[in-house]
Amino acid sequence: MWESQFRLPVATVADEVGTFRALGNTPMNTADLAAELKVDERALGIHLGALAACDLVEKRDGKWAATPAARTWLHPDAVGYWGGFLFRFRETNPLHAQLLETLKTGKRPVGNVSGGPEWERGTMSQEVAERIAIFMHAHSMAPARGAASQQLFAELDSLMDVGCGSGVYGIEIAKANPRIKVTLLDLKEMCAEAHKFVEEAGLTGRVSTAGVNMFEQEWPTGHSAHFFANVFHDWSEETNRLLAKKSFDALPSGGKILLSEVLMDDDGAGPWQAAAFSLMMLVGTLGKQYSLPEFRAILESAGFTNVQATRTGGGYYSLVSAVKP
Ligand SMILES: C[S@@+](CC[C@H](N)C(=O)[O-])C[C@H]1O[C@@H](n2cnc3c(N)ncnc32)[C@H](O)[C@@H]1O
Repeated sequence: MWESQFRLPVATVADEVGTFRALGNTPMNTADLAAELKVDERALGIHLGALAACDLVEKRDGKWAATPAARTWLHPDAVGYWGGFLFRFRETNPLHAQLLETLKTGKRPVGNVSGGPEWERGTMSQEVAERIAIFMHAHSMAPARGAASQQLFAELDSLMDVGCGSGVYGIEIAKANPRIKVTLLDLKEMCAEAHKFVEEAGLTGRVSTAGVNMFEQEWPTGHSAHFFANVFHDWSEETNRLLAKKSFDALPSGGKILLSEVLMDDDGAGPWQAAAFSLMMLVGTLGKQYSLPEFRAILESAGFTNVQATRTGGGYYSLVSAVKP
């Protein structure tokens, strides 16, 4: 429901920058299309993934092409061109300007009222932490329950939930697996919020918090697995390689890294639930939704092996797992 907000503006932006004309004339890879349209390649890849999910473009052999519907109704030279109608929504839908800016600059909009998430500064006020915790708790309850029911958690004795937010994942995993001990790691202000949720769940005996800046401080050790939900999607590939390395160094041999994320298809051409989420990440964070091959490259660069993904239920999430040899 919330992702539907992106459906029209991703198309009006493509109409404005000329995506349908270019891809109606010649199939092209992302880099060539970015050069032709004079837009940012990474952002264009994210926009194209959403357009593909809307059946306006398709990807074959690494090249994007306009679908028959887009060639008939969205190519500016077509008799049935709809640009005259769509034009109006460039002005009436505020996400049009934001998505256009992401495409041109590759960065989130400067005038974006929310700016970047406060956590990028490594500190936040208690009020902001409370707001983010409530926001994330609502968002993550269903996928947390989906993840918690996965068999692999029954075999773990300890887990660290890194970038835990309200702690919803760690708490649901602890509830579903009575043997497991969980450490919730986040910035200290967020840990104070997570602690309230732990108390409410009656789990203070098995779930503890660790106020740690995951980029700047040493990580607690002694856990058999590290779990990250909706954390890698906040950051660039480069930053994620650093995070994966930090995790690798703090895990014992045989330890697991687990990522709960909504995955893009391997070719980046949808599905809608991941592609629209990726537009939200593009507008609001430094990240995007990744595919399994992209996660494999990130995790293997840190030394992890046996990278796999399983759909978990509770929404559109998958659990990506890998092992430290
Ligand atoms: C998108 S939220 C995910 C929360 C939770 N895992 C979930 O899925 O509901 C990202 C979390 O990463 C945390 N975070 C960001 N930067 C951090 C840092 N430098 N150290 C520790 N945690 C950080 C944020 O405070 C926030 O709680």
